[in-house]
Amino acid sequence: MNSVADIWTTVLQKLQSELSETTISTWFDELEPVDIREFTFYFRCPNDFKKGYIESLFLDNIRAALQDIFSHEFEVKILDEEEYAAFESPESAKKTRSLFESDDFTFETFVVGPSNKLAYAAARSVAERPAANYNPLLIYGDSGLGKTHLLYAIAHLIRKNNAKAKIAYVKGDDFINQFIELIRAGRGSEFRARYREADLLLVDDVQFVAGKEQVQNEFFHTFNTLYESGKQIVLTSDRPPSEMTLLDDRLRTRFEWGLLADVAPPDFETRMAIIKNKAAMLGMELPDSIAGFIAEKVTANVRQLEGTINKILAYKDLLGNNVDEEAVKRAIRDILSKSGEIIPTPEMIIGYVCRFYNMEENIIRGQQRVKDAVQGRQIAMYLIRRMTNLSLVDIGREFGNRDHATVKHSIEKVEKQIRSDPAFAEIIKELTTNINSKK
Ligand SMILES: Nc1ncnc2c1ncn2[C@@H]1O[C@H](COP(=O)(O)OP(=O)(O)OP(=O)(O)O)[C@@H](O)[C@H]1O
Repeated sequence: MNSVADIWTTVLQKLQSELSETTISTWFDELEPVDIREFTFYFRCPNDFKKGYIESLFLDNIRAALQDIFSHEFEVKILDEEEYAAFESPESAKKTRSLFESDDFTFETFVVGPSNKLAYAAARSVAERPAANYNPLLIYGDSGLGKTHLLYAIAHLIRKNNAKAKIAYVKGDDFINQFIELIRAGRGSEFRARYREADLLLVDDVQFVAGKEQVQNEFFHTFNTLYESGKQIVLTSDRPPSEMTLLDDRLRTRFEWGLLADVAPPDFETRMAIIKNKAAMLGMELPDSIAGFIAEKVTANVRQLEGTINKILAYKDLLGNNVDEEAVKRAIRDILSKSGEIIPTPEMIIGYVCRFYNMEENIIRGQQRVKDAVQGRQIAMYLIRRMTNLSLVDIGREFGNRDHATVKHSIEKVEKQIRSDPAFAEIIKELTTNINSKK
């Protein structure tokens, strides 16, 4: 038993005592053993859905089987196509090609609602007429709301219309790492060519370049070269440029030259549509009552909605369950307890803001006009609006039945201060991060 393929066959034999034959053939058929390095077993899985499914359900089984065979602990890593390309050839420029060719992240699979319609329309316009209207396009918003999906959709359509288009996709932190690596190795011109000769530059999570002087300088020149030669640039970030406190001013102004489009958490109807769409894509029909139940409970982002549906499918498949409310509740609980994944509720957000200002909840919810209470209340209203989808009227109800105009005014005040006061913007960012990461 030498090759990784042989070892994998043995692992599969062991798994047969715990998992049904159907489960194994359904979920492991696209899993290809690649290599074992330093007690990590690497697989390749071109199907992102199956990859996620295996990662959430079967990693422990695989690790245990490996431990059994080798009497040693193993890590298991499943590579998607992009990671596999990097694994095989770390500097492969073809890294992300398969993603753009995938039909999973296109405009057709993106559900449009009030929370993302501007970003969607702008992304479509950019893909149909690159560099004609909005250059750069910057899409910003919290995690899991479809920013990367829209980037891929742009690349997908541009590639479809022009098979020869040179598309450069990079994550902000990879841009930094590649810059450091290649400059240090004396291969700066290779790095520059990679980005400055692109027809379309897509930078995901561009906020990471902020605060790194040399990287910002490099990015500035890349931006100018592309912009001046009429090439489209699309950026995503977790916040608008006005809130990137460490960003170089000359980059900030450039980021704001084109169009800024935000994505917010989807409202109830959009969540329903996303749930039904995702379920249909997986060949599962969900009754309205169940879809509605999920849409009511899982409000923060689309990644959580997807996770919930994947779990439900897993229960159905593994336990032969009907999809009833109990199974759904369990799926939601699982998603909530997964590290870093939470659904903020108004209570939770108010709790965080109270802790930050060191004040009692009844003060923030009540009528007091002292400065901290007023500001804390306004911030809490702003965060609830941004993170939960409650309507202005619902938010008013949380704060002693204030009317919707008062809530709207409070939220606008916070938005204005975020734009004019970097330190304040930083506080809001920190509160958001803390709430999102359950700290
Ligand atoms: N409106 C939508 N319609 C359909 N699927 C969506 C929508 N929004 C998000 N998704 C799906 O949710 C998942 C998370 O989205 P995505 O990776 O694009 O988020 P993101 O905003 O880039 O988050 P992060 O900043 O954490 O990278 C993806 O699988 C994506 O396809």
